Amino acid sequence: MAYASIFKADLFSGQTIIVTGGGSGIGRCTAHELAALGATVLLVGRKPEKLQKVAAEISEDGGRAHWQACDIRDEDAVKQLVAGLIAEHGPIHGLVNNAGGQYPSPLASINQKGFETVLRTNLVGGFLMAREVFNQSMSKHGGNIVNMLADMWGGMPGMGHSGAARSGMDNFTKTAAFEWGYAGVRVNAVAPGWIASSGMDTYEGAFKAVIPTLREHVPLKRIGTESEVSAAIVFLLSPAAAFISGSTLKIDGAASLGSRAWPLHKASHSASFNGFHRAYLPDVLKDKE
Ligand SMILES: CCCCCCC/C=C/C(=O)SCCNC(=O)CCNC(=O)[C@H](O)C(C)(C)COP(=O)(O)OP(=O)(O)OC[C@H]1O[C@@H](n2cnc3c(N)ncnc32)[C@H](O)[C@@H]1OP(=O)(O)O
Ligand SMILES: NC(=O)C1=CN([C@@H]2O[C@H](COP(=O)(O)OP(=O)(O)OC[C@H]3O[C@@H](n4cnc5c(N)ncnc54)[C@H](OP(=O)(O)O)[C@@H]3O)[C@@H](O)[C@H]2O)C=CC1
Repeated sequence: MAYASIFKADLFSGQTIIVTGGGSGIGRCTAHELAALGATVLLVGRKPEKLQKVAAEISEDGGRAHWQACDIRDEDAVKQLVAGLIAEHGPIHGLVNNAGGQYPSPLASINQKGFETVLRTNLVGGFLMAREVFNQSMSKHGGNIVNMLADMWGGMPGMGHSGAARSGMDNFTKTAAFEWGYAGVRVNAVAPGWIASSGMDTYEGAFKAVIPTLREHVPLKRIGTESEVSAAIVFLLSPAAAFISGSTLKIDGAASLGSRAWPLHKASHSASFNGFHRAYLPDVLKDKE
């Protein structure tokens, strides 16, 4: 009997998948990938002109895409959005909870409104989208949710508000996977590291200026691409990940493996193996040898 692979060109045929933040960057790229694999994609964001453009691109490529503007921080608007999308397109099979962002700022300079804005964008908004999609559709039909986090586990200067929100979303991912598994709903997350997305351009050159330095602190020696994040999202939504739920997949070229280890990493490239431990172990240990 011929082996039937789960990877097929029409992997998401018959599925309707919401992509928040689908008008730009990683969201746009993910929407293109899902549409190319047969999904009907529903793009959500605040700015209609961005969403309209991406929907048109997908249609030109022969895919199916629709859009609806919504600020995901507005509870009533999110309820109406999800109800309207279901009324028009039927059950929702997937949610890519990708919308988000922040403004880099040291903690001491962030005011309450600014902190809450970033928490509401990256944590509350994701919760509202997931809850509504679950309550209105996935609790009855099953489905898949992928949340967007960011690789800030070790703390990230200038990103205190965003890091707090992403850590919250990490815990939300696990709890939702726990609570909603009975209904056949998988909930996972992706945590990208440094990605050259169009969203990074909003930092007015600040990101581009530090790319050479950042690259040095990524074991793979480069920053990532939008499509490398999209590929991970598509995997988590796909049947290939059918028994994966409550997981966070890092897409960071191993950058999160620990800043404390960097001096050792450098040494392992520059010193001979024999000299390596002598040069870097504390003197007290050397004396015992
Ligand atoms: C260079 C290092 C980068 C490290 C990145 C680490 C990995 C993460 C990467 C990414 O996420 S890539 C890019 C993602 N996209 C964005 O970040 C988009 C750009 N950001 C925004 O649009 C906003 O920051 C937002 C939070 C997503 C939403 O802003 P919104 O339009 O709702 O808020 P505002 O009305 O503009 O502001 C409300 C409130 O927030 C404070 N505030 C906002 N911007 C600033 C700022 N630049 N500096 C200081 N404070 C800011 C402030 O309290 C605002 O209130 P008012 O002062 O306007 O009353
Ligand atoms: N690039 C990177 O290195 C990394 C990115 N991330 C995260 O990945 C996600 C995508 O980022 P990226 O593609 O890089 O950047 P973008 O800025 O291009 O994408 C963010 C999207 O979120 C939408 N959005 C923001 N706030 C709201 C809101 N309140 N309601 C609805 N939509 C909203 C924006 O649409 P609109 O303007 O229409 O509101 C925009 O399309 C973000 O959550 C980002 O923080 C995480 C780690 C690393």
